[in-house]
Amino acid sequence: MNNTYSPYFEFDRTAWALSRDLPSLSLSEEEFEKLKGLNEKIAIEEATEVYLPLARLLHLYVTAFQNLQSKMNSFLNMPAPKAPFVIGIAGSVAVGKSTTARLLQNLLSRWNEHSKVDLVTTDGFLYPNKVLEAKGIMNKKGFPESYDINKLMHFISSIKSGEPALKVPVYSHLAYDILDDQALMVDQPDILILEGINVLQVNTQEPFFVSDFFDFSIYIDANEEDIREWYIERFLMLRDTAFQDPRSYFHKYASLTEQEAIHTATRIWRDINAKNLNENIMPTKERAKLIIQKGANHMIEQVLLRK
Ligand SMILES: Nc1ncnc2c1ncn2[C@@H]1O[C@H](COP(=O)(O)OP(=O)(O)OP(=O)(O)O)[C@@H](O)[C@H]1O
Ligand SMILES: CC(C)(CO)[C@@H](O)C(=O)NCCC(=O)O
Repeated sequence: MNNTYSPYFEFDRTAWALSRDLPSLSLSEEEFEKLKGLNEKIAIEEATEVYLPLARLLHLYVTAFQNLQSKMNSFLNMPAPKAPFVIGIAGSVAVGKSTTARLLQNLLSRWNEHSKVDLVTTDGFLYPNKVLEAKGIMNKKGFPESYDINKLMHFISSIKSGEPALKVPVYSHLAYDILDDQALMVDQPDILILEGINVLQVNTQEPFFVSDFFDFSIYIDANEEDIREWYIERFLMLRDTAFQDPRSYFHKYASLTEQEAIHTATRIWRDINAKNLNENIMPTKERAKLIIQKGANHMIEQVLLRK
């Protein structure tokens, strides 16, 4: 089953679904209906066969971490700041990071040992549009240079040091910009999920990277043609919903015909998001502890876990 030289254990969908001897967590029809609120397209088989086993596996890691942390604190005779277990989720634009992150947040919060699960996206660490404009990189949103990486490093290292009440800037997809008057409060969660295209990126000029602060990391992978389709589908859906709002940065796209909208989305995909995927995101895949391989329709076909 496994390639001799691969650093990963490989599970196909069936083998992954059958993983046993893990603390149980089940999903009733009613709970599943609630989960659907996070994404109405998620299939129940997907939730029970893939995400539940993943949540159980993460539960093992988190409880082992908590155990070790309390033993280490007494061994080192150190006061114990409450540092969360940090999970990074990486992958292309439109591959399904937000959906996976919200599902895991919901599932992981059901255990008493780690009921406080916070979710932060690196979108909040993009430079505001006025800075991107001044730097002449408005068409590079999502590329490494479009993020305030120092701010992100400061946040992740502060949370790992157990600092309470940290404020995270908020990005609005509607305004297509950072919202000056809003912040998300992150206050000593048991688990922090940090989701974003750039979370596994490294900068060889710097001694530390964001992922130095991760206890677990996930890369969501799919064929580029499939992701492009999902991006175009989402663009068409937004044309009929969010873009209709006159406050939307992309309101100008609301009146496009279907053909024009497909053309525009394909162009943005090709010129920005596909480039970023190939140059900056895909090369980080093998840094992840776990790789989720999706097929068409978002069905997860394979899971790879580092040995
Ligand atoms: N598990 C899933 N089942 C069905 N559809 C999904 C699933 N996950 C994501 N999608 C769909 O794929 C599209 C992209 O998903 P999502 O917004 O979660 O991606 P993302 O990786 O967070 O993107 P971005 O980086 O652009 O914010 C959406 O249209 C979403 O409804
Ligand atoms: C905010 C990011 C960079 C990442 O989520 C992305 O959603 C984005 O806006 N990319 C820029 C090109 C586009 O509008 O798709």
